[in-house]
Amino acid sequence: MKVAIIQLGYADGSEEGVEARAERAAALVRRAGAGHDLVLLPELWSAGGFASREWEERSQDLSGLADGHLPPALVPVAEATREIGAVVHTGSHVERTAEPGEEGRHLWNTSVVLDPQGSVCATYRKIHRFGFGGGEPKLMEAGTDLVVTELPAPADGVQVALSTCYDLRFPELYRLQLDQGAGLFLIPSAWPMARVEHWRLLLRARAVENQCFVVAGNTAGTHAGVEMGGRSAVVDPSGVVLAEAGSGEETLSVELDLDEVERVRDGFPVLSDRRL
Ligand SMILES: NC(=O)CCC(=O)C(=O)O
Repeated sequence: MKVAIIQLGYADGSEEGVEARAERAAALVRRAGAGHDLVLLPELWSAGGFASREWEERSQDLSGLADGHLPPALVPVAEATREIGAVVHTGSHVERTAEPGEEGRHLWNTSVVLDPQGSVCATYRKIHRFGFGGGEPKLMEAGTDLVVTELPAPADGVQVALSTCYDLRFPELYRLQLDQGAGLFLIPSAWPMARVEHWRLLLRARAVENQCFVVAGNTAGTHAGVEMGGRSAVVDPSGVVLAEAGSGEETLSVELDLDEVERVRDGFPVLSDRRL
């Protein structure tokens, strides 16, 4: 499976609205995603990773997805997806719902994956909210559902598990995904430079402990005064970093040998020694 990660950058003070940013993301999907089976965009690029004051205004109504009604952040990306014929994880967006969730809020951090026809084939609401009482926990609901699924061709052949950024710090989530058959963790993020070494360490840890591929796309730039860390990466099931980005806007292209998951698990069967 050939995978592209688009480490999209955006800056504070830019006048770029949701639609203009979506056009720019779509152009990158066309340019960097062509010839790939799976393309990954980062967390919350349409709303701004740490720009929580703008989340409400930049939120997207995803209620029509199943009927093919895409919100403004997704329309240009879906067109690009159809043109390149890949599966595109569009990253995550601030989803706005008419009905509040359990905590009375109407916003969620929701990932949307498109099939090569530009239709939605998977969604995931971020389970662990980042902000320690501010930011996400203050403004958003927490997702509750694990998502492990085989994506459509040409990104098929492995069970793919969805998670988002801060989720990476919670190994029990990945164990549950492993137990549902995951062989590849797909992780859009907006992870700051200040903790980028945690990011690099945890990506490899999640790969090694679960003997899974990790495909993780971060953002670049500075959002609401927070410098983003970049360092998007692809890690194989032995923990070898197959590709890693720098800190600026950049794209990665990596060919994955999916049989490596079984080879590593058969050759070093540590998972069968778990004691539950
Ligand atoms: N967007 C996020 O979830 C940020 C997570 C983060 O900064 C951290 O875990 O550190």
